[in-house]
Amino acid sequence: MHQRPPTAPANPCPLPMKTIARIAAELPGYDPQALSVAEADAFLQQLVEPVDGAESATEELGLCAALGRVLARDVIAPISVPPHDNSAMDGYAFAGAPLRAGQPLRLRVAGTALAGRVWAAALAPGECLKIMTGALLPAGLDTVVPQELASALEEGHITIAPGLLQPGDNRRRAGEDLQAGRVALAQGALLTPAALGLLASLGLASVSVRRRLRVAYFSTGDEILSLGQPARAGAVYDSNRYTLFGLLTRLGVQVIDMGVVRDDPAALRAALLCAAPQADAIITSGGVSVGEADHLRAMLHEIGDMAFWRIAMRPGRPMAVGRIAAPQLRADGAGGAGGASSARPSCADGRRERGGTLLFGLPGNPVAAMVSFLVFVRPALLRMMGSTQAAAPLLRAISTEALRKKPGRTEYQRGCVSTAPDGWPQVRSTGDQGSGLLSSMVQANGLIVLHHHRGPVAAGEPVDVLPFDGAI
Ligand SMILES: Nc1nc2c(c(=O)[nH]1)N[C@H]1C(S)=C(S)[C@@H](COP(=O)(O)OP(=O)(O)OC[C@H]3O[C@@H](n4cnc5c(N)ncnc54)[C@H](O)[C@@H]3O)O[C@H]1N2
Ligand code: MOO
Repeated sequence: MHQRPPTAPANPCPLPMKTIARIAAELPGYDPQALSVAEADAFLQQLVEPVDGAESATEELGLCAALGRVLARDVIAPISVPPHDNSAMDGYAFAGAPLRAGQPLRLRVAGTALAGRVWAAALAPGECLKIMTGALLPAGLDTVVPQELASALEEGHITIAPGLLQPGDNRRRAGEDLQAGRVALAQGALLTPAALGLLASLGLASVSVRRRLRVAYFSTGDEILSLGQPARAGAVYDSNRYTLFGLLTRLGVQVIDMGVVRDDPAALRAALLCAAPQADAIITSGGVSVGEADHLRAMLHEIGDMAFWRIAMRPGRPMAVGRIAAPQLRADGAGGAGGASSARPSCADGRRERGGTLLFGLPGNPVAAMVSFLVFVRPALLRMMGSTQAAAPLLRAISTEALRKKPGRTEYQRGCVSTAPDGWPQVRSTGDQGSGLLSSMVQANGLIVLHHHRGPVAAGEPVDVLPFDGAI
């Protein structure tokens, strides 16, 4: 077993998390109706914690199945990689000290060391060994001359001109990549293709990962049609469930598609109370602005601990966050609003101690829903997954055109990044930025991030871009 248990064992009964009111009270100047992106982010840092404790059962998976998962424990290297000094080149291995004399070096070729074989015989002074890339360097040989730098003018001998090499050149040292007994990969690492390769290089066939996060999602609105339903006047097909499916699947979470819920308080309540016990997080879309049919707010206040935000951003201004406390998750088993319970906490389901299942109520406009997901929900879910991966850095690109922008809100404009003739990144807007235009999201390969205090952008000025990379 080469995985170290967590240094500080996970608390099986985590402390109750902070309520919305408590987080709000601790954030200076918090105003849910006028929140900057940075303030919303700070709030979510307080609200969202890694899914931990008894329910965060880890599982042992074969390497391929572990792609995209989060490592549950530090992996201690059982062997060094590479396991032995070896040659970085096809060439001739020799003891490099005579190179220091600065004279041509004439060496007799004593034999051939092939990769995967061990050359056991000792070499005499003035001898070298023909060697293949990756072949073990016998003791005493510390330098390799690539075969194209060695002159083979006489049968069975090579000559190396002075000044071409230093002693130690083209030697790969044992353990230069990973050292036996040291942490090779820390818990919280996202298992990328490179991480799978690294684990495989240690000879590890399986790895302990955190269980997949479960995320339930549904769309709301009487005008929303599911695929297969006939088109009708005033109605639109549900696209948000499909973008969410894609975004969540790319993130490696287990998705629970709960369909479309009509604008009816009882139906919304039933859907939320059905989703809460089976999911770590619920994502809804629609019904978070001020429309007459926006029952989600009232409903959420009734069964959860919720905040309704107007964020100084575009798109994605309205958003709801909080926790739903389903009856099954309450310590007293009674319905009603969530909150502190005097009953003794149980470890059976950490969600009770965490105060319920997280809820993200995204705006209904299709682009707004995607942007809110990328800016707030994706980082929150990564945090819940226990990922320690830092947020992807923004890319700096030159705007090929002037962009309108009002200071006092963050704008995320859909953009196409390309390589300018001078080789540096440039970006152009996809044009009309209406928050219902999914076609522009398809054309884009990133979001141009126009920060809170920034004013209009002139053509030729640098802007930040959030590349879609593998997220979209
Ligand atoms: N008087 C105001 N009106 C609006 C405001 C405001 O501040 N004051 N905010 C606007 C902004 S910004 C947004 S964003 C939207 C968000 O509204 P809702 O979250 O309540 O979303 P809905 O009204 O339900 O839908 C908005 C729009 O999106 C379409 N939609 C909804 N769900 C889907 C789906 N699953 N698939 C495809 N399209 C969907 C829906 O038909 C509407 O056209 O509010 C503005 N209004
Ligand atoms: O802010 Mo809304 O998000 O314009 O679509």
